[in-house]
Amino acid sequence: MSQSSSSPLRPPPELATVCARERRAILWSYFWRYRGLFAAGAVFLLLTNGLALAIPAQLGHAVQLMRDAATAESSDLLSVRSEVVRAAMIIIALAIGAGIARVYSRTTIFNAGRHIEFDLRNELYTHLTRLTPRFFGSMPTGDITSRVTNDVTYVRLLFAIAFLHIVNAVVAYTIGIQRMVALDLSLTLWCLAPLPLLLFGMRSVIHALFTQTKVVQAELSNMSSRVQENLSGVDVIKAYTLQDREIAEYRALNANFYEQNVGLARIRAMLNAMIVLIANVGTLVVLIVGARRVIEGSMDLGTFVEFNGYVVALAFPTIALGWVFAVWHRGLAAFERVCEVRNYEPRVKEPGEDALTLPTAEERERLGAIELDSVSFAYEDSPVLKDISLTIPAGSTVAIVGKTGSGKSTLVKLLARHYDPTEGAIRVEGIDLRQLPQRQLRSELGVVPQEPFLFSMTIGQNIRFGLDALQFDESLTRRAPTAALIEGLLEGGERELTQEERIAQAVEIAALDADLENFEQGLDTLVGERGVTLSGGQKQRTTIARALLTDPRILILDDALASVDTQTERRILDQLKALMYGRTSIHITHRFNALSRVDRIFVLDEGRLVEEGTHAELCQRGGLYAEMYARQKLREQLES
Ligand SMILES: Nc1ncnc2c1ncn2[C@@H]1O[C@H](COP(=O)(O)OP(=O)(O)OP(=O)(O)O)[C@@H](O)[C@H]1O
Repeated sequence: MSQSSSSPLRPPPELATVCARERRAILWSYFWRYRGLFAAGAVFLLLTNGLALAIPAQLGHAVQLMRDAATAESSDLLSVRSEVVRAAMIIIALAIGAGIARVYSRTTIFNAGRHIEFDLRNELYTHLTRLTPRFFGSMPTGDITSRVTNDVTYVRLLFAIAFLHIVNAVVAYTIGIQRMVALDLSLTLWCLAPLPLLLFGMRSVIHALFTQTKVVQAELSNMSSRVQENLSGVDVIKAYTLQDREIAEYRALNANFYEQNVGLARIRAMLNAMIVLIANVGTLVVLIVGARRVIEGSMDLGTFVEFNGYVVALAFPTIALGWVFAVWHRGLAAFERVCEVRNYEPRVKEPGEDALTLPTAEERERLGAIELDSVSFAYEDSPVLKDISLTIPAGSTVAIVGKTGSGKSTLVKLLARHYDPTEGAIRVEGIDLRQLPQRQLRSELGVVPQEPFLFSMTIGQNIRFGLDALQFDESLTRRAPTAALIEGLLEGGERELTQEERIAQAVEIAALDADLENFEQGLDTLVGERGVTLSGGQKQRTTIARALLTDPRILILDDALASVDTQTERRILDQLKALMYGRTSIHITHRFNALSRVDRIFVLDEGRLVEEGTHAELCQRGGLYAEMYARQKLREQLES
């Protein structure tokens, strides 16, 4: 838990390779998807500015009328008054029209942004579900969460705010400058003269803004990761009374985040000041140059007011551009981070045209034949499994044993195709796993992992999980079984079981029935986050029941009975033997007591298959297995 402000988990190398051109193409593809909404928004913006920028002309006209009336020796005051009132009415009508068009322009464009956010979030989440442990092992969960939540929101703002204000500025400037030029070309040039200088000066500030925005977003991810990790491991922190250190480290992270944010605020303030300067420099020029011309008599007061009206009207779009710069750069930095996840290609690929299908139970009497053909595997550089060849006949029960770290769980991960072998091939029913659609393979596998994972739902919902998948996913070829798993286990013989009976049956086989009787709510008992309210053994047995419910053709128990007492273990294994008749079971275990019941035992040592045979054969051979078995027996004798 103690870590520097940057996480020790480094993204895998392929994460950082989404080039700017590719990112622009992806951005464009989202924009293009909602081009209709953006186009409608642009039309409304045109209408807004067309109406709003017609106001200065009316104002100028009214002022000139009043000025003429005031200076003329005799004038028809009534007609001047009605002309001015008419101009005022037109101004009100224009302002109302511009207001309505402005509301529609915003709702249309923001709607497009929301659509993009919705799509991006869904696509990202779907993509995340395709990724393998290699990805999740290399990126902190808090960082992933931050990308899917905060960063996607920033991308929405990039589309909505940037499009709105950039298009608005372009339209406003086009109409405004055209009218200003028509009124007075030289005054327009005076107003625009300082702009190139200021824009040039802004370049370095904009670059600093982009860099600093990325730093702040990375720091935010760091903090999210730390909070997420520390809350998950709060018991460990308390057990070692390290709360104060963790609080101090979090404060340091927070202080750094604060500093970086202050830095960002400084850059933004500088940029905003420059933008406001640009926006107001025009007014200043009009006041100095224009006022002199009015006094000299070379410009009407009405023209002066109208010209000034355009300059003032252009101030807001200019100031808004300052905001756009911030949103734009924050959005681009966020999109870069989103793309790193979105474009991460899982190493385990779906088969293409050459995809095959597993034979059905009707086609084969016994199911679950597995063959490892010279399989080697490395997570990074150092090999974990080395040239393993073994055959597990369909319908057999085997065990994989070996010292800790010898590669047993890794073998399971390869069987479930979380990773592909670096060399060699794994075949199920004679089919290379790389040719099987992952969904099909996984729907046929029941894996009970070493560390049981329960969702914060009821026990019943946790158990039903596998069944839900079979019923929910139409693309899975195998349907949820309805026949009894063990003959005669429940009353009703050959009849089809209801879902409740199937769950009750799985609960009984997993020896969870007695525990449920003690829970007031039975299957409806909530288990808290990750199942905190259950004991280790209860959690393990819940995950066993979950795996059994899908009637898998291959059941893998990865040290899944480690927290269960030997008596219960024996009961579960006996029932499993009956249940898995005709199908394959693989037990990974550190306990040798129950191994006399399995058909074959494979012994791993430092990633190599060093022995295989039955319990009796291996004991007789006097190798590693016999040595481990003898040591365990001795330990048990000493403890009893
Ligand atoms: N995700 C991973 N990334 C890198 N190395 C890993 C990863 N998972 C496991 N390893 C390494 O692979 C080796 C084999 O681990 P594995 O979990 O397969 O052993 P095991 O035999 O199941 O051990 P145990 O009996 O203690 O569960 C270990 O050295 C471990 O550190």
